[in-house]
Amino acid sequence: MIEATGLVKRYRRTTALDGASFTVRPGVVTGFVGPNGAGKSTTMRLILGLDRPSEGSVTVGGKSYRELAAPLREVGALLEADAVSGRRSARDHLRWIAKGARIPDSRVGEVLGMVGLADAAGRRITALSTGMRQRLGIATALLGDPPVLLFDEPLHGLDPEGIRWMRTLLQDLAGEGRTVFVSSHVLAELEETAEQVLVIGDGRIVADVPVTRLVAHRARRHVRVVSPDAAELTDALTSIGATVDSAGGGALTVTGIDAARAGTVARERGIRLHELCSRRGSLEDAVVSLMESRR
Ligand SMILES: Nc1ncnc2c1ncn2[C@@H]1O[C@H](COP(=O)(O)OP(=O)(O)OP(=O)(O)O)[C@@H](O)[C@H]1O
Repeated sequence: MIEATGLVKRYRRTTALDGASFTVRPGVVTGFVGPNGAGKSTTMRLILGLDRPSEGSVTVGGKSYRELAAPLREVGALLEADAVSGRRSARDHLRWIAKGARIPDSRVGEVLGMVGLADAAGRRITALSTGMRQRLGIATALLGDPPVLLFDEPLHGLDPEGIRWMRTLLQDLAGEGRTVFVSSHVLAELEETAEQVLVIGDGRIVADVPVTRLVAHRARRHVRVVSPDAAELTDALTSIGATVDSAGGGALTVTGIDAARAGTVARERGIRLHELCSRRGSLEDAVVSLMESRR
């Protein structure tokens, strides 16, 4: 469990966090989303004791990071700026960290296996690809088998197979009862992975809800229609009260009517359709709408 109360972080000219209070619960993947500069990385750094809040406090398992007796066994983290480098091999890098944290050497092989790096364990870190380094960062986070895990942009550098692997890993870790807190700008992926979402804007928490609820409340169902007569169709649909936006290439996004009504109107006017389908809104639609409503 992560608990933040009234977190404020001021830099000289910027207020990065402006009274953020939230709880991240165990057993589910919680996504952490918000525009660039909203305060996600700052929040992560405060949780990890890498920076001190100007006001307020944040605890992991009831204690501030600095009070944790064995930090790597309490909380594991992959930060965006974690880019490990060096001449050591992946295995030696992990051994070195394990030794410092009094974690048994046998755990190194385990975590290398968990992240799919067993075969690359002897390679120098500098010779690893971006995605492999990302996996090494995750292995480091898992080293102490901690109940709380923070991942800042964990999809960075991963290929499609890696992204799918990451989704399963995060869900498995949450399924084991851990607290899994993940920031990401890849909202389509987060929608598949996270159960809960914490939305931050201008240093304040603007939503803390189940992903499905945010999407249901904020992202409207719409109709997608593709027609070679898009202009004519737009006029026809607008005249019956629909809202029509161009999605490019003859595709239209229509709200205010359902797909059946759009199809009927097209037939009545003799307008050709190449595609007609009903779509639910996405997490991305929901977050964009939430942010726009605050302007
Ligand atoms: N060390 C620092 N000194 C001064 N300002 C900072 C510092 N770190 C962050 N900021 C500012 O605090 C605000 C929040 O930044 P933060 O990196 O937490 O946002 P973020 O949500 O992680 O953004 P992104 O999605 O771009 O990674 C920004 O305005 C940023 O410029």
